[in-house]
Amino acid sequence: MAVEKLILALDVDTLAEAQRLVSLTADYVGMYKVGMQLYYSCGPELLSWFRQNNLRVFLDLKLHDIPNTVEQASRVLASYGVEMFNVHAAGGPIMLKAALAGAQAGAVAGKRPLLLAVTVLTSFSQSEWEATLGQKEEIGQRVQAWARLARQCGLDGVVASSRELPLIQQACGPEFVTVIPGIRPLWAAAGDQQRIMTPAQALRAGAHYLVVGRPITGSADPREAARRVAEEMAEVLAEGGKMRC
Ligand SMILES: O=c1ccn([C@@H]2O[C@H](COP(=O)(O)O)[C@@H](O)[C@H]2O)c(=O)[nH]1
Repeated sequence: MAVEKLILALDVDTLAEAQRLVSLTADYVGMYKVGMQLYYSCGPELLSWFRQNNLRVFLDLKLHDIPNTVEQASRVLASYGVEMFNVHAAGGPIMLKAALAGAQAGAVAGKRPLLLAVTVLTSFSQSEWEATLGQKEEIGQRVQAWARLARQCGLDGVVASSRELPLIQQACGPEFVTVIPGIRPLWAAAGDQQRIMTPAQALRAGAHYLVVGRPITGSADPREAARRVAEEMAEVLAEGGKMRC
């Protein structure tokens, strides 16, 4: 049974490989994430395949540029009929509001995609954040400030690590959408991800959506890996009596 909150990151080079992963995992996955690797390899035409097959798409291109450029790009991305896309919170309030205006202008049949702000990438640890970028504040404080800013600018939610969920909820309330990468089941390697949690931990912390990539796509048996992640999530969701499939 597909778990609506599970987003599979299709970080592959070809539409054929993406299609193979979709066919293996569709019984368990609620949405598919198209990121830079697949989008830059295949171009926007690939999105029509997802549309034709009624597959929900999170378009993860993390726009970050001057406001006018982001507004026009957001209009184009929204016109593809994806369920959600994102911009970097670091672009600041004028850019965030421009992205929202673009998303509204590109809305299909009056429905615009959810617009998310990327906060601090989950590949940063606190020590790397300080040492390599010269940052002085706690990552959690920065994520909370960017989440608050995103909400004030009218965005729908943020991309952040599960560790910041309490701070985001405190600042923005429980309805503000949280899309959480850096998810690692106990049986999967962390790789370059630093701020991680298991699927069960992240759901218990209140995440709306979990993004999982390599633990499934890099597995020798992606279908079984997706099944295991979905099962772990379904158990937690059933505990809360809020499983939506
Ligand atoms: O802070 C962020 C923002 C985006 N991502 C994206 O999520 C997936 C995670 O894939 P894994 O293979 O499960 O690590 C990937 O596409 C990233 O671009 C993120 O990891 N962290």
